[in-house]
Amino acid sequence: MTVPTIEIAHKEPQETDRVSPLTKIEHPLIEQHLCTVRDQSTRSSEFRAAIGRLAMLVGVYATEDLLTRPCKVQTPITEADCHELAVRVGLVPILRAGLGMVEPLQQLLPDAAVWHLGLYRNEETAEPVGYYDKLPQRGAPNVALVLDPMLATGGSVDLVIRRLIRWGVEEIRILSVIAAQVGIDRVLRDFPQVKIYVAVVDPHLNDQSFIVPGLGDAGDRIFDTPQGA
Ligand SMILES: O=P(O)(O)OC[C@H]1O[C@H](OP(=O)(O)OP(=O)(O)O)[C@H](O)[C@@H]1O
Ligand SMILES: O=c1cc[nH]c(=O)[nH]1
Ligand SMILES: [Mg+2]
Repeated sequence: MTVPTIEIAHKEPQETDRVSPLTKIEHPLIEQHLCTVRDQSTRSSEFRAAIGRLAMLVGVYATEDLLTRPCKVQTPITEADCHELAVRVGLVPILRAGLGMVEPLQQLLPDAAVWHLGLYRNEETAEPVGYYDKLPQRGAPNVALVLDPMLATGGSVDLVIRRLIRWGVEEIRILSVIAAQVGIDRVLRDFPQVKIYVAVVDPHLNDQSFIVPGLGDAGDRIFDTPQGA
């Protein structure tokens, strides 16, 4: 009997990829972990772990078409034809909540440098305020994976994209857990070349610019600080 083979193909970059800059990942594990992070009774340690699992699932899809090149690897038996990454990937967590996505992405990309950018939203205006930026003059990665579980108005990500373009990053990918449609529209209107990968798109924002239904304040729930800390 011949056993059927299901091939999970490595996806080469396609011109048509540009047509759809938003990837919303459909996966039963994503659905399961979203229940955990949305639930207000989930305690901080479980919340953090679930954000990590969601980040890893989003990360797998956000890296599926990274450029590779052929290489030879000597196994204990013989030489094997392999492929290695042909691009330098940098992780760019937006402080604080983005820190909750770093470790799972490092599991996938152990050689990626981590470049921190610190922003918080002004509580009255919801405008982002920068407070940490130590990017050097040179040495921008080819591909930056911007990590932030929440994309609400899109203001924070907008600011980060501008900074990364100024730094010289060639390709920018945004990885989020929950994104509001209005924020996605804003980012893709301002930067149509950017790709966004999310676990779920929520319909709207409330009058404090929080995502509805969302999960509350991701940073506070990851770090177990009082809401609004
Ligand atoms: O799309 P936006 O409207 O800009 O909102 C999203 C931003 O808001 C949150 O950060 P917050 O200001 O709560 O800071 P924190 O991560 O330190 O909690 C979130 O982690 C994003 O960075
Ligand atoms: O809903 C939201 C919006 C911004 N930041 C969060 O952490 N949650
Ligand atoms: Mg916060």
